[in-house]
Amino acid sequence: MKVTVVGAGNVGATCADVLAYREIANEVVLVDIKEGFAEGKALDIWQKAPINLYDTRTVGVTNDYSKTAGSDVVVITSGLPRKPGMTRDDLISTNAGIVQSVTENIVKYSPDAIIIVVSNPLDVMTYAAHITSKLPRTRVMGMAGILDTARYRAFLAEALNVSPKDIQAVLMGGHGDTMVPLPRYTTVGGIPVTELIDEETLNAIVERTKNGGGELVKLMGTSAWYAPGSAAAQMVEAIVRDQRRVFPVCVKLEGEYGIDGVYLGVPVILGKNGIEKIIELQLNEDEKQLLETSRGHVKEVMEALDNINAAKA
Ligand SMILES: NC(=O)c1ccc[n+]([C@@H]2O[C@H](COP(=O)([O-])OP(=O)(O)OC[C@H]3O[C@@H](n4cnc5c(N)ncnc54)[C@H](O)[C@@H]3O)[C@@H](O)[C@H]2O)c1
Ligand SMILES: O=C(O)C[C@H](O)C(=O)O
Repeated sequence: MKVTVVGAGNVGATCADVLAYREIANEVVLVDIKEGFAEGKALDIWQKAPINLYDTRTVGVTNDYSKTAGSDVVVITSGLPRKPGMTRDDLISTNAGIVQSVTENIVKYSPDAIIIVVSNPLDVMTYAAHITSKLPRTRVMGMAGILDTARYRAFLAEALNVSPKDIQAVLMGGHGDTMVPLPRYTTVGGIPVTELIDEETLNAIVERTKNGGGELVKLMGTSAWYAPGSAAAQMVEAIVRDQRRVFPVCVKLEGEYGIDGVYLGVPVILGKNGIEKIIELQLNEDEKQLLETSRGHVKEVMEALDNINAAKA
């Protein structure tokens, strides 16, 4: 299996590293626009192979998409990260240009690839990659839900003093302040979380999760990469190993949850064909309302992208 990761910065290099040391692919191609940057990161990861004992070949290139030809999966992480004081949506005009040009190059050399978008604003960059690629919606998706759910699970594990391995959760909606954590579907070793934690603490954890990306931007001056890079690699693994894992993934909705034409995180089954199935949960009225707010926000940012593209045309 061959996997390309575009953008050899913090998230891209972390993703490539996880793909290599966990031997998720035979070959990982790292692409960046900065001369020598991807080559250096790929070489460093390859030189770690004798220490960490893996044989995945890592190759770096500067903008040479011919080396990505025949990739089974492509992860797009190229683009600016936000700085303190910015929202993810502030990145739209720069990152849309980058994601759209990268996608054109990707489909030219790997027309059968499955594309996983990571660049922000996530839901709208997934839209940008999808319309540029002209691939079926099952093959162009965004990574955010695994990350947001992981933050929620990590905070819960800390509060309950249990292993994060035993916390199962699902979260829906856009990747932003309007994301929709679903405590009703959260369990700890099979026990509903609501039986183990008081409402006030749970609500505080939900709020912290919503602001999880911003918390790290404030601490580090740029956005997170270890958890995001690993989350993208986990999606690649589910696809290349046809694991049929159940994850929250951003995809274009076409009638599911009563929503049409908007890109939102929903639980899906992820396997060799990409999104094998979208799972439709029976949401209660409060959850439906939260999802509707999230839909409205993502739709507005999608329209902003349409306006940017129309102005360029
Ligand atoms: N979806 C998520 O949950 C999530 C999580 C973390 C970060 N992100 C987003 O991922 C993106 C990358 O974050 P980062 O921390 O890795 O940033 P970074 O600045 O460390 O890396 C980005 C890389 O993209 C490269 N790049 C820019 N234009 C390019 C092009 N046209 N072709 C190839 N490479 C190009 C840059 O040279 C840089 O090396 C940001 O948009 C960030 O907001 C999303
Ligand atoms: O917060 C960001 O800007 C990056 C990413 O979306 C995250 O949630 O870590």
